[in-house]
Amino acid sequence: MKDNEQGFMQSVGNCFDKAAEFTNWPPGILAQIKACNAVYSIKFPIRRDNGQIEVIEAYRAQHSQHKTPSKGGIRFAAEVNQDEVVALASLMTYKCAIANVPFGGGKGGIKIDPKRYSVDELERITRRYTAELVRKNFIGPGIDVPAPDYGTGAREMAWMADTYQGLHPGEINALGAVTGKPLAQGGVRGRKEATGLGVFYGLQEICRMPAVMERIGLAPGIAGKKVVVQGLGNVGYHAAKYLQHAGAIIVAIAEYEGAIYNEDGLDVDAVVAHRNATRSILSFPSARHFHKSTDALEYPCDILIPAALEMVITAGNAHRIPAKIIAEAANGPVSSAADEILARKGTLVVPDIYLNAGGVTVSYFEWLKNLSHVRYGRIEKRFTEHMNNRMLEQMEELTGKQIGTNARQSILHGANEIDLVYSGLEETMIAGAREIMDAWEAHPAIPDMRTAAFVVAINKVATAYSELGIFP
Ligand SMILES: NC(=O)C1=CN([C@@H]2O[C@H](COP(=O)(O)OP(=O)(O)OC[C@H]3O[C@@H](n4cnc5c(N)ncnc54)[C@H](OP(=O)(O)O)[C@@H]3O)[C@@H](O)[C@H]2O)C=CC1
Ligand SMILES: O=C(O)CCC(=O)C(=O)O
Repeated sequence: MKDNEQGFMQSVGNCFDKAAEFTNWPPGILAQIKACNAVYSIKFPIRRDNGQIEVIEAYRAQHSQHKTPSKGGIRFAAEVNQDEVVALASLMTYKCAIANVPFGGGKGGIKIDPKRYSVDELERITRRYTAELVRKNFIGPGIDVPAPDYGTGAREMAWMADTYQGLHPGEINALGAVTGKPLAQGGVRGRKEATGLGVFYGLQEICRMPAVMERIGLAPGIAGKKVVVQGLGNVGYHAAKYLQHAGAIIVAIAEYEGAIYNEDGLDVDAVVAHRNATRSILSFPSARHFHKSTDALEYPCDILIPAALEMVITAGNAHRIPAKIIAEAANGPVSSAADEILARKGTLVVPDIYLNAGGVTVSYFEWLKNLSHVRYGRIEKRFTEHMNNRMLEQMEELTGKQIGTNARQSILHGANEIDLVYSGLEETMIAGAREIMDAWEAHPAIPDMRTAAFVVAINKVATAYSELGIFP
């Protein structure tokens, strides 16, 4: 936390309470939605490469189980603590509801700076953590399904899935216990870029809405928009790359070590290659360099994308942020106090519980693939192509004209896995934006898009709880 505000968990709670006032659910149902159902707090030893024993602190929170499994990523970061994991798990509940994926909300975290550990040590930590989750029934394809988050990726998910499988010999759906796995370990095409691509689809849809764009004083469309990105990890990199491809100008990129700025645009892939080669973005050619990374949040731009950690925009700096749109690629980057300042300024904050739902959406597709044991498109691809071919032949015969090679190829094409994953992701992001904007329009007193998104989520989760009743 960067000022005297309340912490992250309280900030999420404030957002919930603000939205709850725009719903008609009884206080008991609202209290059940807001509460975190279960948290497993673990300490376990690992042996470091030098032979010393270190005790590791870790968590897994299951915020809701109105739909099972609970779902959410595993974070490796030095700042991990129980409140953070619980707050992140609660965001997963609302996110899954908005994205219409049939999961409760979960999140896990291991309190380590992964850069301080060797690959072997990280593997031992990840496998032991997974075994601890198994021991307490906190993981399983129908119980709780982890995925990548900050500081983790496909490699860690492969270790988790392998550990789970090893401890459940013969469990046919074991691969569905973890998503975000490498392709060869039961992953799905498109999961790696899913969150960043979802951020792009979401922004594209919002920028297509004439009334919204007029209200914030921007021309419709992505092309030509000036964008600042904080955090060039998995989510930030992919969001920046797709936006750049659609014609946006990435004017600044901020990382731990500082920020770089070029009004004419930075080539995202070139910046990543430079950082990989030099371990810093700071000496990137033809850019101005700034050592204070957080200043980048205040650079002039149309769209600011915080894609690192929570609570970076607070009451302390919100009034200095010039962006017209703040696109929450990270979880919780804008505090509830900052929300109020930004709403008064007319800044559109596109909330995390909608905008970064691409990851869990494609995780859902991966989970379905693991349960169905078949790659998307495998069954129908050739059949579609043969049908399309027969139709083309008929058209050519009837018209006496030949269709050109490129048009023929694209009409013939039967969908493969990546086509279907991208299509499902785009549909989810478009539908989510429209549902939230409709809720906002229906209640003009709703102050901001986050509150509208929470209203949508609360209504869905409350409907599930009230229909389920209470056991016993
Ligand atoms: N991965 C996913 O599918 C999803 C992730 N998210 C959220 O997106 C955010 C980013 O996650 P993800 O991209 O996966 O994580 P990564 O670990 O891949 O990337 C995070 C990046 O942010 C950088 N960073 C950290 N702190 C700062 C800072 N103070 N200023 C600038 N840059 C910083 C890191 O730098 P360095 O390289 O030096 O460590 C790293 O490059 C998190 O909030 C996460 O919860 C949300 C939905 C799904
Ligand atoms: O893919 C998932 O299941 C969860 C991703 C995640 O942790 C998040 O959306 O914050």
